[in-house]
Amino acid sequence: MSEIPAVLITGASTGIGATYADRFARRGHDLVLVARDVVRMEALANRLRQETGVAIDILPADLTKAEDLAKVETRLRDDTRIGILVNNAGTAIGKSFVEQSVDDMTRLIALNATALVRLSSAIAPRLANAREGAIINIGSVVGLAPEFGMTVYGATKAFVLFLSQGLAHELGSKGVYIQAVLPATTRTEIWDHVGADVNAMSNVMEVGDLVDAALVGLDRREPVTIPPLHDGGQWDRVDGARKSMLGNLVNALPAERYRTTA
Ligand SMILES: NC(=O)C1=CN([C@@H]2O[C@H](COP(=O)(O)OP(=O)(O)OC[C@H]3O[C@@H](n4cnc5c(N)ncnc54)[C@H](OP(=O)(O)O)[C@@H]3O)[C@@H](O)[C@H]2O)C=CC1
Ligand SMILES: N[C@@H](C=O)C(=O)O
Repeated sequence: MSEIPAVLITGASTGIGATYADRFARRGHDLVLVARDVVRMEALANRLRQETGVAIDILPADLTKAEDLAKVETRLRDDTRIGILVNNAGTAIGKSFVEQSVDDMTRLIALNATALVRLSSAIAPRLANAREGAIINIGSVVGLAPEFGMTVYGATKAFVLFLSQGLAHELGSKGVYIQAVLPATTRTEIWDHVGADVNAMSNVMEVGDLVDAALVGLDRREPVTIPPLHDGGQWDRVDGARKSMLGNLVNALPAERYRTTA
């Protein structure tokens, strides 16, 4: 791996992914951009090549399609210049659970969850072998909040958090850093896809502020970065409470409250 590793970013044609591309290029990283819209990625790549001089490859892929996913997996396995994977591509679907089509739910899970597992699996052995590198997974605060009413989307984001924490547990000791980033409402096109007007919402974060904050978390090697959460101690307390339960989770006998008295 080169001293400044190349970064492969999924969902790099717009929004959070395109902003990561901008910021990593300005830090001197070569890039591999992955998404479906080649025209947009070309425009971004041309601008960033001119402004920063880094090398940028475009790898068009629909990450819900097995053959496209396989191309990206192969690139992650074989291209030893790539030392950072940003698993950002994702979408959301509108309406309530009973109104959503199961086919839409299945595509959502394929993009927001399955693709992350496959791409992480493609690069992790190589990074662990080299004892360096990083995987950045973009989750969402919705993954902490069933009450927000985006059930399947939120479930995929809870999956992203668990996957990240599990990978950090398994790979941290092998020199691979894993970061879960949990944005809240951020001004991007994702809101068009759920049929909502982001301009009518309050407390919307600008995408540049979100990614710059996430990069502060990256530089600090935080396992979980939640840019919109002002009291970081709240997350520490929630995660601490979870960890304090670990030693009590496995027992031979059911808890007293479940024992029948009949
Ligand atoms: N914006 C927000 O409020 C929040 C966003 N997030 C998360 O941030 C991540 C980025 O979202 P955001 O930038 O807002 O969304 P955008 O809709 O602006 O961008 C999504 C990106 O993913 C790509 N993408 C979508 N579908 C596919 C596909 N099938 N295969 C490959 N690439 C695909 C799109 O490119 P193309 O269409 O060219 O394929 C695009 O580059 C997502 O994981 C999202 O869940 C989390 C919390 C809040
Ligand atoms: N992307 C948003 C939902 O559509 C979110 O995670 O807040």
